[in-house]
Amino acid sequence: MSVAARLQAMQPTDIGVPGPSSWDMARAFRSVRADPLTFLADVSQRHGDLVSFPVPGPPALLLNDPAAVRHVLQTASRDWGKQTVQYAALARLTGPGLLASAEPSWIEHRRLAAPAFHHERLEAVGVQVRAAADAAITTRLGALPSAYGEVVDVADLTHRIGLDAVGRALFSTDLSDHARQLLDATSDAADLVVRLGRSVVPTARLAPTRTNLRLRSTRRRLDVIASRIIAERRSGGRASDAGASGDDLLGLLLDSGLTDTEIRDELVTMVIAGHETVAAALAWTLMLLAEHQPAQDRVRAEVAGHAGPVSLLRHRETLPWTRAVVDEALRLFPPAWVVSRRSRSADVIGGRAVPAGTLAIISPWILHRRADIFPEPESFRPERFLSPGPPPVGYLPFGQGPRLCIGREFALGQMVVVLSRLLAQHRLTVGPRWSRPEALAQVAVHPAGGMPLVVTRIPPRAS
Ligand code: HEM
Repeated sequence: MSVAARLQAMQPTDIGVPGPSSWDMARAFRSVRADPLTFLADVSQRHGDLVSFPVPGPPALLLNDPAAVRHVLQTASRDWGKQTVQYAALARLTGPGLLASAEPSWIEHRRLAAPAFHHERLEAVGVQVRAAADAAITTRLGALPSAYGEVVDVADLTHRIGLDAVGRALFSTDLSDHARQLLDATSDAADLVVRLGRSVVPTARLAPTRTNLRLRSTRRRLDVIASRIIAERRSGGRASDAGASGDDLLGLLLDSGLTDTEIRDELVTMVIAGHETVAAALAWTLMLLAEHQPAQDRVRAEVAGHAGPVSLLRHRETLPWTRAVVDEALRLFPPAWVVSRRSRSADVIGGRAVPAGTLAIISPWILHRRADIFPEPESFRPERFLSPGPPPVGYLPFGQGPRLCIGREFALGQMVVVLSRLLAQHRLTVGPRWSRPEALAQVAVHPAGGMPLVVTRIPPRAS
């Protein structure tokens, strides 16, 4: 590339879209890194549906308009790929697993994994999810005295449930031996992915920087656990007692002809994508229910009137309020707070012509707070989701289009099942000097420092 071409590439491309100036960005540098959610909310409020960031090279646009978002994620999805810093950073840990893959081969892996998330399979794994919820509830809350409430970090509880449910349902494996290591490694992984994604100075992969060294060691820890899980299944041992395991995700991957490295990539992807998100979403849901006692009582009453075990899939008809609570919690606290795409060719979005290489940043966190779609957007109002029919346009906690979350039904079912098991026997309240934990935007949006809620056991009714 000539010097002139290089200099040209360093200049921001002006396409006449409003946005913060380079000076604004320099001033906001610290807050962008420390609290990107507030920064994104702020620029959206100031600049509207299409916001341009002053970066070198092709434009970087924040899309706040649901029609433009649908265009990128759905209608024109073939022209918008995952070649972005966000997914490149994730791929340093997961390899080109389903979530991070920017390659056309993604579709083959999706087809391979899909049967593990089909309806029949999800009906069958309901029993494992209930077992995961009950095991964690008994271990963490079993010793609570019935009359007095005790402060419990429910985020720790939901992390254990999320991890255990993934292990049992997708790998027919009891992950409890690996739980501490996995929880530590995935939490380190999340931290590192965020560091890489937000790093201003790109470093060579092999440079012995602190982040690179930690990354390699975290990757090795995840590799060791993944290899053990694969080896145990190959040797025929350690399948859980919860039914046939051949058609679970691990069975499908092992029978697929994928290499061990590819299987490892998918396994690590599912552990990270599958438990972090559900755990965070559940922690926020429990917080909202602790703050809104009538909504919590209504869940409890609905669950008490439910006959038989709660289904992962067919709960919308039998537990409509509980499901609406989950939908509304995912609106207010969408764990996947940002997704990104890069255009493969020139296109038009929001009425603006954009060149190849344009970066599209889409934030469910921001979209879900549009007052024209969700009146009083900061209020917790599950009623919004009670009416039948598709969710409102602009609601995309699980993404949209062909790269829609493969674990969507599994995650929603899991959340409803956990609420039904936990709230049947426990009341959650907030402490006397309650203030909400800060929302920390990592790979998922987590409550900073955990979610301390007061948990009180409800004494069984005398019959
Ligand atoms: C509340 C829980 C969850 C949320 C909010 C969530 C959110 C998302 C979102 C927004 C995407 C799309 C990313 C993009 O378009 O760039 C996605 C993709 C994905 N999710 Fe989830 N997810 C959740 C649970 C799960 C679970 C339980 C699993 C698996 C066990 C999972 C596995 C995946 C995978 C593999 C992809 C990539 C799919 C593809 O590109 O084909 N997720 N998720």
